[in-house]
Amino acid sequence: MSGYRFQRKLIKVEDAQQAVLHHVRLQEREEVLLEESFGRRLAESVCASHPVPHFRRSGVDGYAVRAEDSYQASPENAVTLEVTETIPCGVIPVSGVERGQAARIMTGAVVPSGADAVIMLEMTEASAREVCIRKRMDKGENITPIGHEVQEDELLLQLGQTIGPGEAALLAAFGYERVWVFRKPRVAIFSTGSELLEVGRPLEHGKIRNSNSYMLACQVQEAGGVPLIMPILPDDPECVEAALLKIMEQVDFIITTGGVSVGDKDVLVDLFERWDGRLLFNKVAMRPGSPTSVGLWRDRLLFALSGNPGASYVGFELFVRPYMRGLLGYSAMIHNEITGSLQTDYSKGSAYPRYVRGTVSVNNSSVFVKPAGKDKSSNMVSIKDADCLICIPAGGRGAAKGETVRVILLKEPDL
Ligand SMILES: Nc1nc2c(c(=O)[nH]1)N[C@H]1C(S)=C(S)[C@@H](COP(=O)(O)OP(=O)(O)OC[C@H]3O[C@@H](n4cnc5c(N)ncnc54)[C@H](O)[C@@H]3O)O[C@H]1N2
Ligand code: MOO
Ligand SMILES: [Mg+2]
Repeated sequence: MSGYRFQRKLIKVEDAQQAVLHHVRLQEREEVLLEESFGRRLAESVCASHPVPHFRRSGVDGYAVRAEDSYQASPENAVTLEVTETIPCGVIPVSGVERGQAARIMTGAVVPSGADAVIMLEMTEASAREVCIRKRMDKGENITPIGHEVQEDELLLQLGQTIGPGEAALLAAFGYERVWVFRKPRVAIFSTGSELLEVGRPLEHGKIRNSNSYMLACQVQEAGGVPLIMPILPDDPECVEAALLKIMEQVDFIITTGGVSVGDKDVLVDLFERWDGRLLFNKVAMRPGSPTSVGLWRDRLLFALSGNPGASYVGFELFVRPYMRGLLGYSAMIHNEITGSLQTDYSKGSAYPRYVRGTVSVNNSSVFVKPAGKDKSSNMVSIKDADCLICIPAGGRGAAKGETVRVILLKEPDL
């Protein structure tokens, strides 16, 4: 056995992240139908080509009037106005409103020239061609002025923004039948390990089903990519090398899990010894996942995550998700971080900072965090319950209840 497995240069999580992000390049763009763009990342910024509203809009069903005509109106003193026309939505008024006149108007319709207030229907008494009003109106009342919500040329959507309901509404309102979005990164996911069974296989003694590939595929999809779940790879470096090389041209990057530690069968380590790629790092000061390794091979990144499910999950969040955000045009690639108060003692010390799967709650404007469940690197049940990673600093004592800790939000809105 070569001594390589033990020659590792430890680097900090932040430095490892920067080493990965150094290789971010924007995905190319593609144009898709608006209805197919939901959840995609915008590859163009969108400015308002017209103000909203682009005409003076009535906010209520009622009568468009000249406010000055109502100045004498009161509950005791009705003012009678001549009704000139009825203006439904989408129709251009035939005439303006002169002194002593009113036009019946619907919510969302164009306010005719001359009118500067709309009185609600319920506050009027109408007869054949006349309307009585008993309320003094202010200028502008119930009229939305041009550009009230959006000014022409205003920046509405930024490059990299995820298209959700609000973005879709804006794009539709501004006539974007088709939208430029970033092509989804295609990501090949390989689990390595001769102990792994395909999901449909019956359990065998000493073997386990491959869960990491499905967990990671879900993470890739959540992050806006297309996961390709590849067949399980045996602990054979030649097989691993051949399989990765075969798919490499067809994907944007590759994720593997397992085989990065110092065991006899840790095949990714063997691959790193024999390949013609460049290793960015192979030891990170973190728990779980200290043997997480990332390399650059034929212009593609290879994220070699640790096989333990907890380490694999955290490795994706700390390194792969920020990289994917970069590919898809986000400017803030690293997760949002807040601080919170630890609700329980976390007495497990560690030589490296720990990223504990946790849950966040807010009480009286204060943020509280606690571990989501069993937190060993090999545990997978707590992954589903985690909405944050609690950062426990390195040291022999862990952290005490009430201590303020850094918190990485996992379920944040896409920014
Ligand atoms: N002597 C040492 N042993 C270990 C060290 C060390 O420094 N010295 N590091 C430990 C740490 S920390 C971790 S993390 C693991 C890393 O292991 P590997 O990345 O090499 O992963 P494997 O050995 O292949 O598997 C570990 C564990 O995870 C299970 N596994 C693997 N793939 C999957 C999958 N697709 N789905 C579900 N579970 C999976 C596998 O069966 C093992 O139980 O090494 C420690 N050892
Ligand atoms: O780095 Mo490992 O995931 O702590 O067991
Ligand atoms: Mg191993």
